[in-house]
This record gives sequence, structure tokens and C-alpha cells, in this order.
Amino acid sequence: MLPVVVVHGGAGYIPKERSELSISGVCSAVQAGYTILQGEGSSMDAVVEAVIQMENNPAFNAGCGSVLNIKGEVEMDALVMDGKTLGSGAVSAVRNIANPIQLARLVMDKTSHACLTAEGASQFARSMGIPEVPLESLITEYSRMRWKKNLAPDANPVECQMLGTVGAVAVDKEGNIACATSTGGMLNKMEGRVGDTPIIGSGGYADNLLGAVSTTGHGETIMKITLARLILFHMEQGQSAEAASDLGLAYMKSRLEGLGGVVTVDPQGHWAARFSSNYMAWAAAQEDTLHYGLYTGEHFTQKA
Ligand SMILES: NC(=O)C[C@H](N)C(=O)O
Repeated sequence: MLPVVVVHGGAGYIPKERSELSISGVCSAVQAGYTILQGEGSSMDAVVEAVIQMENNPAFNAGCGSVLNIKGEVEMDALVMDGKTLGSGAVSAVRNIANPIQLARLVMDKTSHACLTAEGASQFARSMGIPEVPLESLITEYSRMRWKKNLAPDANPVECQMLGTVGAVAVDKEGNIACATSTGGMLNKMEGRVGDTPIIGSGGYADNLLGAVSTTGHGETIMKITLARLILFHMEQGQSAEAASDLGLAYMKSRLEGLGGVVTVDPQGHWAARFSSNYMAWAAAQEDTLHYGLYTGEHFTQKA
């Protein structure tokens, strides 16, 4: 069963013309993670690489392609967690860097802190030699169009809300488990708004004894129920990765009318990609097979 890597490209509304881009994006990201796992790399290396691929892909709301805040600027959140040590690293409201997930990993590896924010995170990035990139390089025509559209008083909140956060979970050959999640947040959010993504237990969680989860959906709702940790709690109680994911998502829906999605693994390599929204691009790679889907109930396979 091991190794395995599972990724998501965000729960929510995906316009038809963008579905191909999302599918091909999650499939190439999962392949990149799987190549690392097959080459003896760690689950942490695999989830970070998979997320970097999606941050660099303008189809997703992370890195280049992030949604814009109310001022038309990009502020990003990211989290990594290492299931062996329970160490984690996060950045919130960071600007002008291409790969927030890399910076989150450096926070975990090189500082004694769990999260750096805003200007302090930028200073740390500079000290680590991470180049600053111009704001414009993170903004796509599509994200600017959606930002403008959503400023209109008659904006459709469903179409304009959650979309495209990216995340990954993996178990390597040694049985070490990791998660990574990265996002531009919610469209037209207030300046300085921080969502669930960089918060351990909400945007993700990893524990070698239980498994790992990376989440997507409305951050303020996810935080209320600490969705990632809630799912792992159900697994601790004996539920499978799939049943626990469904229980967590069902609770968020019944308790708060919140929709979202998750990718989940357990220590044996059982995995799930589950969502209560209409769409979530996801992909998994295990035993040389690539699995992927977008709509509820969809599950395609091909050789990895
Ligand atoms: N699309 C998303 O998943 C958004 C993210 N969870 C946030 O609230 O920042």
C-alpha cells in the first residue's frame, strides 16, 4: 500500500471551461509527489513538491493565480505538518513570494516558531534567500476579472467564493506521514484576513499514529469545527479514512451549512478524497496507479 500521495485543487465551483486545467494540474502535481516517494524521498518532500507544482500553476488559488483581497492584492497562507515529530510550520498573509509552502517548511525547519505572518514572514524569506517577486507576477487575468466581478453589488456569492486552494497528504515507505496546504484565501477578503489554512487542526494535520488531512472550503467555517483534527478524531475512534472524512464534512454541513473538501490518508496507506461541494479536483498515486476525479462520484484510473 505504501507509499501514497493524494492532492486536492480546492473544493467549490469550477467553471466548465476550467475543469480540464484543474484535472491536469492535480494529476501532474500528484505525479511529481509520487516520483519523490518512489525515489526514497520523504512524505514531507513529496507534499511540498506537489503543492509547489500547484502554486506555480495559475489554474489554482495558491501562489500565482491566488484570489485577490478587497484591495486587489495577493496575501497567501500556507501550512506544513510532519507526522513523525508533530512539528509544523506556517505563514499567513504573506506577499510577494512565489511559493509560500516553501517558506512554511523553512519556518518549521529553521525557526523555533510554528507561524510567521505578514512583514515578519517576508523578512524571514529574505534572510533565507527566497527571492521577492512582483505582485503582478502572482495575479492572473482571470483572478483580476473575478475580483472586479465580485465587487459588483449583484455578484453571485456561490460563483465567487471558495475555489482552488491546494493541498496534499502522503505516507512514505518508512510510514512517515505529512500534509501541506496553501491558499490565496477567500476572494475579496479583508486585508490581513487569515483563514483556516495555516492553522494546525483546521487547514491540515498530520500524525504518524493516526494519519493526515488537508482541507479546503470556507475558512471561517472550517476553523469552527477544526475539520482536519475532527476527521482524525473519528479515525482514532476506529473509522476508516473515507468514513471519517465523510463524518467530518457531514458535521460541518449539518451544524454550520458549510461545504468543503478534504484529502485524507491513514498510516497503512488507505486514502480518501471526499467533498460536500459539487466539485473538487483531486488525484492520488499508489501502486503505480493514478486516480483522479472532479465531480461527485467520479473516479478515473490510469497507470501512474
Ligand atoms: N478555497 C479555500 O479552501 C479557502 C481557504 N480554506 C480559506 O478560507 O482561506
